[in-house]
Amino acid sequence: MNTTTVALTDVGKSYGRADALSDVTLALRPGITGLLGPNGAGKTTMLRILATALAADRGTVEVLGSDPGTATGRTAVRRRLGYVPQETGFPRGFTAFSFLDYLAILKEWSDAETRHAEVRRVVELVDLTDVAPKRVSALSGGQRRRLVLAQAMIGQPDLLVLDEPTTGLDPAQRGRLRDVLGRAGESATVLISTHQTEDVAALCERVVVLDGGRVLFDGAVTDLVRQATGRVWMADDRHPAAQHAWRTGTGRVRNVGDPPPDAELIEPDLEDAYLLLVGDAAHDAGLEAVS
Ligand SMILES: Nc1ncnc2c1ncn2[C@@H]1O[C@H](COP(=O)(O)OP(=O)(O)OP(=O)(O)O)[C@@H](O)[C@H]1O
Repeated sequence: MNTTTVALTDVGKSYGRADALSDVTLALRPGITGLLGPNGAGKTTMLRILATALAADRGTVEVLGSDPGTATGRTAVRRRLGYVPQETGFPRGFTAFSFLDYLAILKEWSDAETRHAEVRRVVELVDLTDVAPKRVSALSGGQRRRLVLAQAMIGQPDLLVLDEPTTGLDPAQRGRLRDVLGRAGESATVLISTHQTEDVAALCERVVVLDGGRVLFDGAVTDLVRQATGRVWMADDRHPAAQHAWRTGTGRVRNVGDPPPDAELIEPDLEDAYLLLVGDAAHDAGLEAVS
């Protein structure tokens, strides 16, 4: 289980003069890795490179033993890949079932009987059996999102690249999805980009934080959370030294930052740790800019 399945070395990608990714070095293994980062951090760019939808400008990329920089490498990767892009369109007129069946044909499932059985399996996996005969245009936003996830699960791929897969899902469906992904992560390499720190805390052993196209953190979720120990406290009001503060449902204020000596410290969670990591990095960058 400890074999590296995906390796990025000094990977860079620019759009015009702007660097979306700079010197990204990362190795993934089977299991679930969460990818966090602010808007514009480079998460989608990185996922698109891994999913062979975009070529890196610099560095080396190895995915499941193949080089996506070559045509044969891309084909080899695509045969073993499930990908949920950030945004998707749907061809007109398809039902949920026929859309998945069409995708399965593109994924080289030529025998109709086994293909239909596989489509029924992934439909059930994402709890869409009841609406499978409906047109995609008649599905809700969350149901469409699950349909996109279903197509990624066809054939139980060795690599799942998921760009914000839980966006728009209700809590029960998110819970179900966590179960599905948890099972997939027992054998496959799963990389999930999300803004939901609670999904990462619930699902992932490992987390990568990108910011400004660079890796800010790569390690165990518990290690990132530990970095925030002693930096989260409750008070009746927001404290001037807090980087972030918000009034919670209890009426008291959760402060995240550098606490005063008499602060009522509480256990941090992943969201606190993430906010501090990104906030501290922005602060350090500001100091560098003025020095
Ligand atoms: N096709 C493009 N053309 C020009 N610039 C782009 C393009 N795609 C992304 N960028 C820029 O590259 C940077 C990284 O974008 P990317 O979409 O990878 O970030 P992200 O972390 O996925 O953001 P978000 O959380 O908002 O989805 C941003 O500055 C973005 O404006």
